[in-house]
Amino acid sequence: MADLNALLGELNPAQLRGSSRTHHIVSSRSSRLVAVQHPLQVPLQILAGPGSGKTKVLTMRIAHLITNCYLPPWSLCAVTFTNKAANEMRERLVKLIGKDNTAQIKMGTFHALCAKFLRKYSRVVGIEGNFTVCDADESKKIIAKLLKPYKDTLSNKNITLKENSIVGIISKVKAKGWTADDARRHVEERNAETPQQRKARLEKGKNDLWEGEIGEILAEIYKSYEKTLRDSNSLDFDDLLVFGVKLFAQHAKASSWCRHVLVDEYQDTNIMQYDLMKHIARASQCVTIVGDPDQSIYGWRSAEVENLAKMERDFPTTQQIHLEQNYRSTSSILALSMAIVSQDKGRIQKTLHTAHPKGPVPVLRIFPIEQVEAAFVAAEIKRLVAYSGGMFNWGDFVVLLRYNAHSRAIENALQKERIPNRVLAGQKFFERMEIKDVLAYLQLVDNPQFTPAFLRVVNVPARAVGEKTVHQITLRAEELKISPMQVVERIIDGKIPDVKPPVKKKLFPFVDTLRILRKHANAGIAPSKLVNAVVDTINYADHLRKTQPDCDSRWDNVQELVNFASEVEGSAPDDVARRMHRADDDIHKEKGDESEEESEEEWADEVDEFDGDQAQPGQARAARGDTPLRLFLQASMLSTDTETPEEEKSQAKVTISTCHAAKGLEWPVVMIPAVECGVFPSTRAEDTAEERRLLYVACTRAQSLLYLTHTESRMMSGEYKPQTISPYVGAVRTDPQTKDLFTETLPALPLEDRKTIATVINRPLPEEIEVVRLVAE
Ligand SMILES: Nc1ncnc2c1ncn2[C@@H]1O[C@H](COP(=O)(O)OP(=O)(O)OP(=O)(O)O)[C@@H](O)[C@H]1O
Repeated sequence: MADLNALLGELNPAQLRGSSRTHHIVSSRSSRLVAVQHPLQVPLQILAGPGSGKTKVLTMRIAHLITNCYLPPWSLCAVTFTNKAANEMRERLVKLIGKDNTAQIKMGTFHALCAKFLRKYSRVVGIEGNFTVCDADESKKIIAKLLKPYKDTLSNKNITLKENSIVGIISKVKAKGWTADDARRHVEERNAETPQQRKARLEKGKNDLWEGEIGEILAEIYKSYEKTLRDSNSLDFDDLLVFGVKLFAQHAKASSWCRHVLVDEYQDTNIMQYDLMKHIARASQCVTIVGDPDQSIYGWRSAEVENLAKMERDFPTTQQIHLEQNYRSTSSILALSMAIVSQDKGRIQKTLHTAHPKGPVPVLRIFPIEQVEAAFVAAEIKRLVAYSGGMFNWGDFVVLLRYNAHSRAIENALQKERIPNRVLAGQKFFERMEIKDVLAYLQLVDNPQFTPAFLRVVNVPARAVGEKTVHQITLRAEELKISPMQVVERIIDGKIPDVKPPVKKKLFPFVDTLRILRKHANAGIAPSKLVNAVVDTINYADHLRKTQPDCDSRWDNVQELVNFASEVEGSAPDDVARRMHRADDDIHKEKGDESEEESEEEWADEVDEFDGDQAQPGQARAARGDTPLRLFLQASMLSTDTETPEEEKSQAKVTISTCHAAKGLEWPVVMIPAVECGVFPSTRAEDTAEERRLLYVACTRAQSLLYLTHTESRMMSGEYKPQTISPYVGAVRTDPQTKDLFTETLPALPLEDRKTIATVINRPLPEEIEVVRLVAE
């Protein structure tokens, strides 16, 4: 175990400022050190700007709580915004407190933590432990089906209501904690308003989708959607939080193990996530949060920046510590970023400073149209690689966009210049067709009630099971109040005799495959082997070859899924890993069914060690939450990553990303095109302050060079439309005090600037001769 005190001593001292709230902290020591060692029983808000090393402070605090305050690692709950952040934190903690201690900490996203506890305490909230997590794509399909009967009514009234929007609308109210009944009541109340009341409300700008006929349709769809999910024994992403809150609020035992809750990226937590934090911390009242209100950019996902104030109300002894040292950027980048965000007079005032030198001044340039702007981006990237003497490589550049759609011109320009590039916020790995096909088989193995998976793969690969047959199976399922999967199993077993032999024949390979897989899964074999078993049994490679022109890359993705499964196996809790190894041994010894059953019995008695020593005998069987397959499916469904690990490794490419997806990341050079009205802020944005923060987040990703560009006109709906500069940037440019924070002159990168860049990005300074050679080339 590393010497924590020595590591804490290494932290750079920074200026400490008391909170503007009631509780002031005054100390002459480093604010980071104070934050790490803050008394554990006093709730703490660490408010820190970009690049201030928030993750490091949170990680050190966890290590401090375990090493110096002697809290058992299993009594800590650490919540991160993405799985990537959780993995990063895990890696750092392994170095500080060792692998065993780290593995015991309950760490992950709010969704993953809820899923884990809901598996264990499913019955407390009235669900089955083998529930399937229904992803956004499946939710959309369910809603599309439920929307069909209303299509005519809507089109007669000239109303466009797409399944995508409904998924978003329902998700938004779920995040607020509304049930389907709450939604219906709300619509009834709205519809009972007098015309005067309604007029008064609308005058206050309180337009509401949940009213009138649309409101009624939405409420009906919401209700049926919930029913469909429950019938399929599945929870969507919002349900994980809704049921999680229900569990922790009603069942004190579920959180009695917890002695401290730590939350990263607190500024983006929504109401449900706040409630979760509050309930999990119920026994101890010990909470540490880290966040930056200036980086709150997920209002459209119902994040609540007000949660800071809420915490101070619910945990009245809360104290605040501000970390104001930025370790990432040059001071000229920081000065410009601060000039942008400080235009918001309503924000919590905080300053940020850096020990880094000034460095090259950020560039602001205007171009006639987006193609010229994109060509500039590509040419400038090439020029910088040369003028830096090769200190920059392609992987050091990012182009940050407000809209995905703007990537086309940039991609074209980079391709023309033969600059390798990758799109960061592209299709998520787990949303790819081939991945979803394989996962659907495994979901069905784990939860035969999960109808979306059945519908996806009953005819994949093609088995001549047509839509008509599927429709009949679904009707029969509704009649018998069982799932379609159970219907086809009964057909094969001859328990539904009125089915024609050809239909039975077509369905046989499907049921047979599922049964073989189920047998393996029940024995607990490793998920990586199960994935291989799926693709072998259904001959998926052949199916891809026959149906997909890009079958090779799709097959590579399937292989990547096997790798992912192996990684999940590697991090499985001991009890699950033991079960997996036993299953593998059983396969090797070719034992019969009897011994498989025996191992399942044993495992059931071991599984309930999750919360230390508090499990009661006899609870084990009911609590058999985690299986290797379930852990794997859960990790897949709750993955927040957009890339395959393989893509992540190939760093030597210019990155094109949305500003949202760049959160938490950094690059030596950042270029932000289209800083124009209608883009920053977006025409669709409800909250313009949030749009300003988004631009601030984008600028603060830069370590050494920053470019903002805009155009005179841009193609929109097939026509060039005149553009004006974003007000956030325009305000900086026109203010005499801040106008010099930009320059039009491109950085010539003289030796002094190259030295600064080398320090900031921590690279060796290239020889002068190399610069001359590359520039000449
Ligand atoms: N004490 C330190 N000394 C030197 N460099 C540091 C220190 N702490 C963090 N850094 C570096 O500063 C950069 C920013 O750190 P990090 O990404 O953890 O900040 P953050 O607060 O999470 O930022 P953001 O909120 O913008 O995502 C990283 O390159 C990190 O390695």
